[in-house]
Amino acid sequence: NHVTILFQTCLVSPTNVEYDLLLGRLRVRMEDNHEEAIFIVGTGEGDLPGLNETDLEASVATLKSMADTLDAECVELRRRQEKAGTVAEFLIRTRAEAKDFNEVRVAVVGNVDAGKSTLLGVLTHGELDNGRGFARQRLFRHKHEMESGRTSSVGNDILGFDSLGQVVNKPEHGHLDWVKICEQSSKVITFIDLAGHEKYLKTTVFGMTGHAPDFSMLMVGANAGIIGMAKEHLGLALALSVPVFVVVTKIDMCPPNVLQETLKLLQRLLKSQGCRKIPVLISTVDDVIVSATNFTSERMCPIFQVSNVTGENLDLLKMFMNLLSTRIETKPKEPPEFQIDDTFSVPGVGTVVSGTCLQGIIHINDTLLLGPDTLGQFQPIVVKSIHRKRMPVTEVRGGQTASFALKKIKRSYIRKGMVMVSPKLNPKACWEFEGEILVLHHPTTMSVKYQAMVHVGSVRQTATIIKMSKELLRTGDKAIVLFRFIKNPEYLRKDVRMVFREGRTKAVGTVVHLFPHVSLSAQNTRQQRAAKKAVESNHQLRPQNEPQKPSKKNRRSRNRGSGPPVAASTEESKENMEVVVSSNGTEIPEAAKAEN
Ligand SMILES: Nc1nc2c(ncn2[C@@H]2O[C@H](COP(=O)(O)OP(=O)(O)OP(=O)(O)O)[C@@H](O)[C@H]2O)c(=O)[nH]1
Repeated sequence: NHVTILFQTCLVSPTNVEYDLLLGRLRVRMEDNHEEAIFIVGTGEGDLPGLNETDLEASVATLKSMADTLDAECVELRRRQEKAGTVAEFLIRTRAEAKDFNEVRVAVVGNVDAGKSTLLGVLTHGELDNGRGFARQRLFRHKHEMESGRTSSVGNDILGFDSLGQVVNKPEHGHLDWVKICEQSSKVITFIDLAGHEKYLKTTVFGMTGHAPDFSMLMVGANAGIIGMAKEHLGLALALSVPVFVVVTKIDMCPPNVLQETLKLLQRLLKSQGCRKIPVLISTVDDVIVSATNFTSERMCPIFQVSNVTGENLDLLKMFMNLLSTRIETKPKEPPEFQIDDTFSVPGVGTVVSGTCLQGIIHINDTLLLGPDTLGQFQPIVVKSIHRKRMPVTEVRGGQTASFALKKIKRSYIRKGMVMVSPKLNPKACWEFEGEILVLHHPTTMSVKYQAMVHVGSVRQTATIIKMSKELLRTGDKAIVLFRFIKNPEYLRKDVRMVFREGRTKAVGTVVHLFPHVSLSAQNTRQQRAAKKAVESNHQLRPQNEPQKPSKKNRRSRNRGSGPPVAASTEESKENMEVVVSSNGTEIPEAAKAEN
């Protein structure tokens, strides 16, 4: 669906009316596809594919003129000979000055020492590695990482492409100016570097759910092959339906027979029952174009073989990235939804939240509803300013990440997993939801009352199994499970992928049903304000992500049916009653099981 196919000869000498029609179609195509389109000249409805030299030149001239009218660049990707002449493929992409850049998020996973940090260093800084850790030095952010040589934070690195598809990154004294990159880019790849060490699996899971990656780049050392955490990471990407491409590194130092063996095992794994992928070895520009334009199909798995030291095949990898598009549709007319994955206090600015816009468009000065808080409520909030990759902008669209400065709100009030949504959505938080899950691993059996960490989008909270469609669940079992969060209600969306895990226990699935918690949001009674204040001070006392044991007061109020501790009017108490019924009368477990 990346490709526009029209009449074969429609571009040769269109009349004014035809030209306007074609232009209109191209404009819509570009708008629907994040400001770019791939246009094939010389095929389509007609006779045999291919145009003679004169017709091709005329068609290309028309296409270039249309692109120019749309403030876009028209770059030839490839041409080939067909039965009746030449067929050529073009990338049409809006110029950087004309529109804000588009973003594609790539989660980088793989085992320790596969060369993740090195590849990111080489790609973003444009300088090859020496095989002894030269390139990765640029990426280490924390001192302890420098010391141990291990990546532990969910780091972000960016690679910008201009409208001609050229890399924009130009380090000055080893330093990259993000604002400059974003200003000059039509497309920015954000690498979410998810650590390879087992200790950090929790970070990896959050990165794969909370940072909404479009694609996953699995790094494999040619010598070592698929070892350690690589399988786990591949499984996670499959479970969350994130399309995967593989980059085999260190081909410069690997004997050919070992490389062949690694590729053989890799392809066997990808084709196996558990993965059911179609591996495609990428060795030409044609392979890149075909795989990049069909990559949104989860089945395909392109495999690159590169060297960070000699630079072999890095051009193919860069071209591939240049052609990727975000999987999130902008849905510009839908009411905006934004999921928060981090909070900051910035001196002189105030509270700042970062995250991903899942749909719609958010502008500066928009009023959104922020929540849910511990009582399941949302409060209006004004967006003071918007930054994308450290650059001030006036709007953010579905599929893009951004951070917002917020007015009149304390950082302690906000936690990861909260959302900011349009009041039109009338958001409701849920204590309970149903998930259709598959148990990937459990040492024994799972039953009702079992607790583990639920990851859905940027929500990360321990939940208890309340009900299951089977009595016991073992490795390999599928079931519909009713979950209940133990700390506070969350804002969830249906049909979103989820992970349920604790230690080595892991289940994956989809949110299939929500039980919205009905609160007295319209009211602002004295008790409610007091309760809110109590919650706020509770937040302030504890670090952001630690499980909190509800205060006695809260525990009492929750057990009374998830509502805030207020005497409700008749109408509202009826609604509250419904909540109690839908919760099966279950009580909230008293203590949160600690995160591992
Ligand atoms: N010869 C050669 N060496 C490489 C290549 N890529 C990486 N290396 C070296 O391999 C070592 C490990 O690379 P890293 O980038 O630290 O590996 P990593 O996967 O990022 O490891 P963590 O960040 O710790 O998870 C470093 O010494 C690199 O210099 C390559 O293509 N060829």
